[in-house]
Amino acid sequence: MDLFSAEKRHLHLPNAEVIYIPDFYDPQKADGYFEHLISRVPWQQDDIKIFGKVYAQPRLTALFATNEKPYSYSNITMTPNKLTAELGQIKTDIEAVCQHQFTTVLLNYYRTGADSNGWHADNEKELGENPVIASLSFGASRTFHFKHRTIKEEHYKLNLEHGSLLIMRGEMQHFWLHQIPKTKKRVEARINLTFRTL
Ligand SMILES: O=C(O)CCC(=O)C(=O)O
Ligand SMILES: [Fe+2]
Repeated sequence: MDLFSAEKRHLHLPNAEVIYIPDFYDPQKADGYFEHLISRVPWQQDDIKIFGKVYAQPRLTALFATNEKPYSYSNITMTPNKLTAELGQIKTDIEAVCQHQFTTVLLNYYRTGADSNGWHADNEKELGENPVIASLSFGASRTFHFKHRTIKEEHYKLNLEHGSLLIMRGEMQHFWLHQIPKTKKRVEARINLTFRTL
């Protein structure tokens, strides 16, 4: 059976609701946001600590929010910038589709195929019990991997395209892990925005 339902948007998965909308923004609109974000966001590269060793995070990040609440993950605490007009417009567009209000957006900038985001769940306490996470992609396509923590046959790949929106909700962050692996293929820059509620 097809992983997607008839409308090719809802994925049928145990313990998760995943929705993929490939054409959330048309290519021209997505190009405009991509260029704007690349040049205007104050990108930073933080150090992360894994088993006591310190590494430079393999991508650049930034945080924006409608409130002052910091966001902490992997021993990093990020203080939000004030939401810009452009990010506010994107947030409004996404809220209309998700029927959910977001406060915070974490941005990831994958400069080349060597940049990545390791296996994790977005399960920080401050996100609440079953968080709605809306993930918008601009620029080069990268492969999103997700796997169930205990049902070994349940593992999938999804190509996240320019202007696409991926929505994760329900119990997903309890039962599943996700990652953006490194790739040896030549890939151009990609920006990802994950909207969250803190
Ligand atoms: O870049 C992506 O598509 C995923 C980002 C992600 O999982 C995160 O920021 O928590
Ligand atoms: Fe994530």
